[in-house]
Amino acid sequence: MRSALLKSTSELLRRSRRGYSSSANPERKVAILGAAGGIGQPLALLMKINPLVSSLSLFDIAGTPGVAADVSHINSPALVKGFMGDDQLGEALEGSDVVIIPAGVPRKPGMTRDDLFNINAGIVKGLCTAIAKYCPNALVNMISNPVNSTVPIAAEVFKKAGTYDEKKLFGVTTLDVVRAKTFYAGKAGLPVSEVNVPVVGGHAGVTILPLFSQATPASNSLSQEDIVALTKRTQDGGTEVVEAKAGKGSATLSMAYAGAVFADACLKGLNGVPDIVECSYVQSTVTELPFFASKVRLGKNGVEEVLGLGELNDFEKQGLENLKGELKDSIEKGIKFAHGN
Ligand SMILES: NC(=O)C1=CN([C@@H]2O[C@H](COP(=O)(O)OP(=O)(O)OC[C@H]3O[C@@H](n4cnc5c(N)ncnc54)[C@H](O)[C@@H]3O)[C@@H](O)[C@H]2O)C=CC1
Ligand SMILES: O=C([O-])CC(=O)C(=O)O
Repeated sequence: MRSALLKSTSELLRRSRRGYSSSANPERKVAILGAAGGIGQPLALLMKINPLVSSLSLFDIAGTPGVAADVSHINSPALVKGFMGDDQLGEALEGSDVVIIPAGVPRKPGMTRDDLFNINAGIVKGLCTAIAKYCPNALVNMISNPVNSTVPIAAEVFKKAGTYDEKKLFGVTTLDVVRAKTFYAGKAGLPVSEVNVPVVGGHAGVTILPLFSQATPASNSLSQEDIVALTKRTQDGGTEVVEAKAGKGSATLSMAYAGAVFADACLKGLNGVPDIVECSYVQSTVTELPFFASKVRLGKNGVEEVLGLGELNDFEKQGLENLKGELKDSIEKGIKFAHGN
């Protein structure tokens, strides 16, 4: 009796999870480019167990057959296929609804994300050229760093191909939100599952601006000193992991989690689930900068609405002014690269 009750309760809970309950969810293909890497592998696992995914396409320049065979044995509906090398990229992409890009090199201690530009800019440009050809209507979730520049590169590639739709291009900044939530919940003594913190700006150092004045639930136990420390830790979260890994790369597991959260939100938006809001780095008029991360409402066509910044306190207003110069330079660097190469 007890076990029957537990079984039906967990089934009810499972079915009531927002956005997963309908049996009428459409078929959705998700492609991961860079799927055999440190982020790609755990992200492939998480997308395989996402009930909204019916087809999972794993692409890399090496190692995908093994990852695809491994992930394909998991007990969930998504059909998994592995693709390797440039001549299989088209097939990997065709029919994709969401393309997630964690392809490229990660940082080592002492490097900035911008130090990855020279290698990753070319990788992203090549992959986006193929996306424009094979799945121009897909939502693109850009993880490859430096995100502040790789998203403008992608936009320019799509513009040149005549396929650019600003509603469909996203820089994945979810890991900044994930970190801000964890650090805030820990310091304020709140359950992290109930916490939310918007993070705006970009995805590198001072361009990452957590808005703790808008954190929910509000906490009155934190001093200004605490907020300054939480802000700095969120901005340096990537470096904290790079240093702890001591030469073996950057965040992979927490990034895979964050990437899966964001892709899930994109899929729910595509499927018409209302009020799906996540922070993301998108084409924007929220500030004078052409790309900016802020809360975004996701819908059937991708971005439904880029939400404003809300009210900032003086510390956050100063943070916003401080980030604009670096973010502007990173955007311009990406655009210049796309035009010149
Ligand atoms: N947006 C964010 O918050 C974060 C971004 N990142 C970035 O994600 C990227 C990947 O990081 P990791 O997975 O740790 O690196 P990794 O080196 O472990 O994996 C990268 C994978 O990309 C593949 N790759 C290289 N060129 C490719 C191409 N042309 N097409 C397809 N695949 C290709 C490699 O073969 C490798 O399997 C880095 O640029 C890193 O900085 C990392 C953490 C957080
Ligand atoms: O710090 C890095 O190089 C990787 C990254 O973007 C992050 O962990 O936020």
